[in-house]
Amino acid sequence: MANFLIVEARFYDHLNDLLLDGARSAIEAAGHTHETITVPGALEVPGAIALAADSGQYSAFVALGVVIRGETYHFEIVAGESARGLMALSMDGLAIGNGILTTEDEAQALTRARKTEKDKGGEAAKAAIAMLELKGRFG
Ligand SMILES: Nc1c(NC[C@H](O)[C@H](O)[C@H](O)CO)[nH]c(=O)[nH]c1=O
Ligand SMILES: CC(=O)[C@@H](O)COP(=O)(O)O
Repeated sequence: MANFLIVEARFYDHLNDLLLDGARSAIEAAGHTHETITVPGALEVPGAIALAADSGQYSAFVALGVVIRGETYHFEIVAGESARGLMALSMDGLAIGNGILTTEDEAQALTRARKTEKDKGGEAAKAAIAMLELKGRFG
């Protein structure tokens, strides 16, 4: 059994609740435990994971959040840089699943956040589980 840290960027409460439900269900179904911390937005998620990883308390990480396009270029920054930060941490050996939604509108986000539909929270948790298993194999 491993302890997972879920790091959620709580920008849209109702969407985050759906993502959390999916991620927690997937982690528990695999027989693992989890804790959750909350940061303001997706740009803070990679840094929070880096800080938590240094504590040695967690075997794997799940990043959750929702980035919905607005009027400016900021969407590209938030979506792209949060993903880039998570990829860098993954390439550095952390077992991470990325469940930060990047959508054009709320309807797209709802479909992807719901466990009964595209379940991107559960998908991210399953990716973290898979990467943890790889760490065990190659670590
Ligand atoms: N617009 C969204 C943001 N923006 C906030 C940034 O993520 C960050 O918290 C801020 O720039 C301070 O550093 N975050 C989301 O998660 N989702 C959005 O739609
Ligand atoms: C993804 C974003 O940063 C977005 O929510 C911000 O909206 P805007 O580009 O209209 O400031």
